[in-house]
This record gives sequence, structure tokens and C-alpha cells, in this order.
Amino acid sequence: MDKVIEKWDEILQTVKRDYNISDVAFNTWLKPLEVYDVTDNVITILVPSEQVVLINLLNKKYKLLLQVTICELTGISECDVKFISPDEAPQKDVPSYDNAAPAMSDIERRCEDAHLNPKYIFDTFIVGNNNKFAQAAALAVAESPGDTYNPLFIYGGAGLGKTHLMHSIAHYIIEHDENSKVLYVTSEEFTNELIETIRNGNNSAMSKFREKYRNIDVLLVDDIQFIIGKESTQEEFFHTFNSLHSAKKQIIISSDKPPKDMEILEERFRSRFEWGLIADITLPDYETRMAILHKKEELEGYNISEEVINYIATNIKSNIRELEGAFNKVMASSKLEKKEVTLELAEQALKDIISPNEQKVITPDYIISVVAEHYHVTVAELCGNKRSSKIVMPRQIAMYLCREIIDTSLKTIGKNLGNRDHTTIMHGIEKIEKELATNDNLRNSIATLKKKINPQG
Ligand SMILES: Nc1ncnc2c1ncn2[C@@H]1O[C@H](COP(=O)(O)OP(=O)(O)OP(=O)(O)O)[C@@H](O)[C@H]1O
Repeated sequence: MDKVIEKWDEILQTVKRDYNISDVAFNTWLKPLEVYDVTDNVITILVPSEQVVLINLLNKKYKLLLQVTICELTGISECDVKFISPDEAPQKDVPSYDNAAPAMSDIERRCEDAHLNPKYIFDTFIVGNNNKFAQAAALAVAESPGDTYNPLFIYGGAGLGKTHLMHSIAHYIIEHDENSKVLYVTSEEFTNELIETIRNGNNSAMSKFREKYRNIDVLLVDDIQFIIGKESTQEEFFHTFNSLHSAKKQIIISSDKPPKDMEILEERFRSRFEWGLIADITLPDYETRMAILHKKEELEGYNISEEVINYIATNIKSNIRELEGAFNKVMASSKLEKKEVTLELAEQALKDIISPNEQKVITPDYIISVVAEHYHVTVAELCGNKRSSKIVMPRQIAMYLCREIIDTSLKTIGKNLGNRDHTTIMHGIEKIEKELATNDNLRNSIATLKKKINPQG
């Protein structure tokens, strides 16, 4: 029993990999399954209530694959898999994924509470000529927060690694100081939280907000440019900044421009932002792009020919998010078409992104990937069938932005978002349009996303 539960995640991932199951199918069918019981080599698997009518399909398509993989990975010589509905399993405490998963360490919990992406650490950040100085400054701040450079102001164009570097600092501090209170927010989150607090209209909500932001040791605010010009947010941030800075707490800020080039930035901000150290990240050169792709290849366990890596690195120059997106697209199309990753396959997969005249083309896939990253969900989740609000809203926002920014047809949006019907897409877009009329937070988020997708737009 223990072995099957312990390895359940690995079992599912192995089935996915060995039998080339698409992300959408995996997220729909396999990911929600939980081990309910193992007795006499019969593995009973609990199917979530919304999929019970589909037990037949599970039996037909996945039972055998699961049986074979369970035997392989656990060393059981023979086993049977039985799917049951929650109604058939009332008496027992259902061991959930969470229960079965190894307990989160204190550091992991603190990183999660600080809103950090576990992948964004110094170890996975490739240092090149474009970011050498910023990386060194980041490490210096991580080693002695509040001491060396305060604030640390990191600037650079979209998708060049500012967020990755900020999270790396936060991870480092959390790992090295068990008492440090670290908080990372995007300026959009800061603004939306403030809007909510003001809307609540009571003093205790406001005091809570202030307490939260002024009682920490390290505050990281990403994309500060979106705060500038928003009066009350700007004012509140000003007081937060002063309070933390005078208490020698570390502040780290990122922006798309240096303070001197931020047109409508008030002097009191400009001078404060220049108190500490300003470090820029510029476009990565060819060697850095190659190194980033090699690191990704290594982290994800692929083995791709140099020719293909070189093709991607040579053609995508201006944005590391796009560089990674292109890499993912090539891998996805190799899996989908069950073909080896060759130069020809890469050229075909990237024909919408790498245009012969090197004009940047914004594609629905790119919009979907930016929305997914922004809301900390995966592209597979946006394209899948989960209906939780954490996924539904970003999914509808992706529909809206594909239509709004590049006027994609409803049919194409549907195809790119997990083969959805055009009426579903229309409904999603209308829902966002209606919300936009009354919801300030949403308006703020959409404006941020539009700038992320098309900084020149
Ligand atoms: N030097 C690097 N090494 C490895 N990965 C990198 C590097 N720089 C950027 N990346 C990757 O590129 C992607 C985009 O980076 P990130 O989100 O940090 O950019 P950003 O500058 O904050 O963009 P934006 O201003 O649009 O928010 C991330 O997946 C990140 O891990």
C-alpha cells in the first residue's frame, strides 16, 4: 500500500511519458485519481465525483497502462486496478494526495507563503554578460539584506529575468535566515490588495494592510512601473518604503526602465530609488541564450541536438520568456506528433514565431503562456477542463486577450485553448467584458498583461 501511494505521482508521470499522453488528457483523466486502497494486489482507485460517469473510459483506456506501470515501479509481480466512485468509498478516510505527499519543509512553506516560484533560484539563473552585474548585486543583497544596497533597483526589458533574480534573492534569504520575514509581490498585487482594502472602508482593514507590509524584513516589489501614476497606491507605497527603509529593512524593486527614464515618476520616488544600487539586465548574447536552453534541456531531462538548440538561440533574441516558449513548443510538437526533435520539426513548430523577416509575431500560444505565468498556473491547466475559479478566470482572460490584442477568431482561440467550442469562447470574452465595466482589479490586471504581452503596444 505504502509503496503505491509513495510512488503514485511517479507512476502517473511515467504513464504520461511512456505512453505519450497529452497534457490535456493527463490533467483531465489521470491527475485527479487517488489511491484509495491496496489489498491482495488489488489497487482501488478513487475517481472524483465529476468523472464517475466516465469510469468506463478509464477502464478501457488507462487501466492496463496503470497496471503495467504500477508493477514496474513498485516491484509487485501482478496487480489489478479497480476504479470506484466516492459513493462506493464512504466509510474510509480517503488518503488524499496531500496526505500522501511528503510533508513540506519549513523552508518550502515559507517560500510558498512569500509567493516564490521554486524554480527561480540562483542555481538555475544563467549568468552572462547581460546580467553579470545584476546577478552579483542580487547575491550581495541576498548575503546581507538591509546592509549593502538599499533599495536594490533592477531594471530591464520584458522577459529578461528580473523576476527570476528577485525570487532567487528571496529564496536565498529564507534558506539562510530562519527568522526572516520575506514578501514578494507584483505591483499589481499590491495595487489590487490596496483597492480591496480601501473598498472595505474600515480602519482595521487599513491597519492590517499596513501592518502586513511594514512588519517584514525583506520586501520585493516587481514591475513598479505599474504603480506610477496611480495616486493612492503610489502614496501608500511611499509610506511603506520610508517605514521599511528607516528600519533598515531590505527593499528590492524591479522596473522596465531606470528611475531617470520613468517619465511621470515624482522626484521623491526618483531620489529614493537612486539611494541604493541600480542594476540593469540587457538582452542576452548568443552564448547566454545557448546556455539558457542547455540548462532547460538538462533540468527537464531532454537530449536535443545542438543544431536545434542553435536554431532557437539564433532566431529568438529579444526575450528569454519567448526563448523558453519556443523551446517548449518544439518539445510539445515532438510529443504530439510522436516524432524526433529534428531541425525540420523545429522549423515547422516555430513557423508562426520565427518569421522570415524577423518581425515579432504575437501568437495566441504566446498570449496563453504569458497569462498562465502571470497567474501561476500551467498552460496545460488553462487548456484543460478544471473549473476552479483559480483557472477559469485566467482562461477567460486569455480568451479575451487573444481577441483584443490580435483579433484571433473564436474558432482559433477555441482550438488553442484545448479544443473548446466557439460559443464557450464567446461566453468567456463577454464575461470579461462585462466584469471590466465594474471591476477595478480586473482592469488593472488586464492593463498589466497587455503591457507584458506587447511592451511596445
Ligand atoms: N539568466 C537566466 N537564466 C535562466 N532563465 C532565465 C534567465 N533570465 C530569464 N530566465 C527565464 O525567462 C523567463 C522570464 O523571466 P522573468 O519572468 O524573470 O522576466 P522579467 O524580466 O521579470 O519579465 P517581465 O518584466 O515581463 O515580468 C523565466 O522563465 C525565467 O526563468
